[in-house]
Amino acid sequence: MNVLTEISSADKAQILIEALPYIQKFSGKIVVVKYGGSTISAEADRDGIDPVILDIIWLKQVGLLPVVVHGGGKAITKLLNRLGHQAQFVDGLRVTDEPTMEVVEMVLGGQVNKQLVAAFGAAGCAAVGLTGVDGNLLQVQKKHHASGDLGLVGEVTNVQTEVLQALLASGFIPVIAPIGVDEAGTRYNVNADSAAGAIAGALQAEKLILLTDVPGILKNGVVLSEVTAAQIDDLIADGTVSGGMVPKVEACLEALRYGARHVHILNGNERHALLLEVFTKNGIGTLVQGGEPTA
Ligand SMILES: Nc1ncnc2c1ncn2[C@@H]1O[C@H](COP(=O)(O)OP(=O)(O)O)[C@@H](O)[C@H]1O
Ligand SMILES: CC(=O)N[C@@H](CCC(=O)OP(=O)(O)O)C(=O)O
Repeated sequence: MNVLTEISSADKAQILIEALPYIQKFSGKIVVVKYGGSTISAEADRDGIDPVILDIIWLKQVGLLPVVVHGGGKAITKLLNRLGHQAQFVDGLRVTDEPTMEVVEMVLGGQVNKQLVAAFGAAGCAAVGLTGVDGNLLQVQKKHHASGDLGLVGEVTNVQTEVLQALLASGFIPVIAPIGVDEAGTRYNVNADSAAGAIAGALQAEKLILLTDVPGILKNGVVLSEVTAAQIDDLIADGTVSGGMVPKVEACLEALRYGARHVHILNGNERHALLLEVFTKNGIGTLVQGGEPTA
């Protein structure tokens, strides 16, 4: 199947005209895309092809090296509820006891990961699904949190990128479920934004793009097109940034600290958001900067 037939002619022409300089600029560069549970298309496992997946394939076809890290928080909560369990979150992180971890591993490593890999395959693009346990990719330790015990929630201590380099060198798109492993072999639930940030840093990615269900970091209903680390501290302190946005902005800063070059938060539900970010002059969404904003 030709991916470009899925994009309307008008959109395609517009995208191509603007994209040409950026295609050259980013050729061979790694772009880590975090695809969240609130934006993963409900259509993906039915007939229609998920438009975000088409955009990711577009990136690959013009020479970039996409790496996908996915969430699936909503799907985890749905299955937990069906099993009669309540989901509990502290500062955007799921409190993960052992039965919850079983569900997390089934949903992220199984259902969601395979749904996405199958969708890439259906669009004619070879993707390989893995969790952070495979190839010792995401090494973690138990996360200690000021507000209490979160159970089997892991924080990434090291990323072993060999398996990703091998997949990229062989032309595959890696699709990663955020499950980590500690030295003793215990598996942990890792927030998908944190996993994506750590992976983007370790790969020295050209871009980390966090897709979510809002058009960027909002303040009084307006998207901030650019924020710095210092501004983020203030936004968290005054409650502007809360809930799931907290691990997201922390992941952005971590990615920048460890070597990712550019970090963006944008709305995955917006049509061709990824292409608009990568291939237009001003991009879209919020650009997160490690230092002070540029003029
Ligand atoms: N300042 C903010 N700007 C935008 N979204 C925010 C902000 N503070 C909190 N949020 C919340 O963060 C959510 C995104 O985080 P989350 O639900 O974890 O997304 P995802 O599932 O895509 O990772 C938004 O839908 C919004 O409710
Ligand atoms: C520790 C923790 O909170 N892990 C997340 C992992 C999935 C995730 O992050 O999914 P989204 O990106 O769709 O929110 C969870 O259990 O929901």
